[in-house]
Amino acid sequence: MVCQLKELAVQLFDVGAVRLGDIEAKLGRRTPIYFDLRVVVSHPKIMMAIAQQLQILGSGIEYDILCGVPYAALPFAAVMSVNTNIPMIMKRKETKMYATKKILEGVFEKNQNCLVVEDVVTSGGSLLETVNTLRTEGLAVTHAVIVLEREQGGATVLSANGVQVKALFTMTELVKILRDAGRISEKTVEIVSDHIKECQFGMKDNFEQDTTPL
Ligand SMILES: O=C(O)c1cc(=O)[nH]c(=O)n1[C@@H]1O[C@H](COP(=O)(O)O)[C@@H](O)[C@H]1O
Repeated sequence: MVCQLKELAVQLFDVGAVRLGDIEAKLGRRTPIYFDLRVVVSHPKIMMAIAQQLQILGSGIEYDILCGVPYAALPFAAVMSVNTNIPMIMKRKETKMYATKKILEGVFEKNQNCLVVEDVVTSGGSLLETVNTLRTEGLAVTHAVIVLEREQGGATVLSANGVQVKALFTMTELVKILRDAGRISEKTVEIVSDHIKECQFGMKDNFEQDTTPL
């Protein structure tokens, strides 16, 4: 049976996927809450639940192939691929410098629709980098399914670049679920809410953005 979203959020907290404090995030950014989905590889049932929920998010989207953003989302894309029998490709962090010299691993054809899978969107930079690579290699990308949308501007940046983001949770939803489940305090909810308002990102924060007119 598919694990419900609220239950999933609490399970993620209980296995240590939500870190609270003054935490350093990508590019030296500070955050009072950090969602670390890398721990999920150690919890197969939670891995399956996330993959199934992402499949539900993707059910209204037409796609031929899946691609996870390295590294945290690769296992999610792999489980989705196995569950749905839809093939997957993998983007390397860097182009392989010997033998195949590829940036994308796996078999694909030009103009196939690729659904991108990501763990967290903050500024949107990581996801956009992967989308730009996929498009350069000839794939069509219009949608991404993600676990957490931190509501810090990334989804708007991606939308401006032709990618609609569908998330299992927004940060606001996530902290409310955790507060209602007695895992975090109202004070923490307020701190996170203030942080989101104060720490917003836009196009100029994403150096790799695709400026090609759509
Ligand atoms: O650094 C982050 O902003 C971040 C916050 C968080 O709660 N969890 C998290 O995993 N991250 C990392 O930041 C990436 C997303 O940040 P953007 O590239 O700015 O959208 C994710 O792929 C993670 O590597």
